[in-house]
Amino acid sequence: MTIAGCERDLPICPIDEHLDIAGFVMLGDVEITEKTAKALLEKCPEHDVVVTAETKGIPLCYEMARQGCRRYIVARKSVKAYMRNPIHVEVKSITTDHVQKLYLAEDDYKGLNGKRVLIVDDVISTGESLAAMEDLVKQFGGNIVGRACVLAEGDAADRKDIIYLEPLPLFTK
Ligand SMILES: O=P(O)(O)OC[C@H]1O[C@H](OP(=O)(O)OP(=O)(O)O)[C@H](O)[C@@H]1O
Ligand SMILES: Nc1ncnc2[nH]cnc12
Repeated sequence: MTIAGCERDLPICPIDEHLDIAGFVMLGDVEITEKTAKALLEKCPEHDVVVTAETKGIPLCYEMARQGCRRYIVARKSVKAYMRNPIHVEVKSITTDHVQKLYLAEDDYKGLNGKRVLIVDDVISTGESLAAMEDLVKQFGGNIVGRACVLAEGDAADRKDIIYLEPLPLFTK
């Protein structure tokens, strides 16, 4: 599958036969990150800051901020010593079998109040990670103006409030 004018094929592979879902990883691919960030920005509303969750959303989020609003925030999955006054929400993503936590530190969230926030991720599947990020952003007064990803699968691909480039193909056995 090619996407957003990238020369190379996106590697799509089965990640869970029972759930019938496919996986792709853009982490480590500069061309896909640059081109998908550009194509996605063209579909997104005006915003002040882009927010994502660690890990695989980070390059996309950074690249969208680099090409656009210049500001991005990453919700972390663990607390580091330098993170002051961290706040967390819980999330269970489709790719993991345990509950994860997403943290924002004071240096991140104090700038969110009143800002137009675009939430981005590489893939949205169940929407649990997205909902957790929304929760964090809203707690600190951010105004969510868009929800964007490169690939959406399942219910996420049917949601009218999610902006995406392609539906993620289901893995067929
Ligand atoms: O809509 P959902 O069911 O929540 O799935 C989407 C999330 O799952 C993946 O991350 P993952 O939790 O695998 O973590 P990683 O990026 O750290 O690998 C993906 O990057 C999204 O963040
Ligand atoms: N199908 C998928 N759902 C959620 N996150 C993913 N990351 C890679 N593939 C994914």
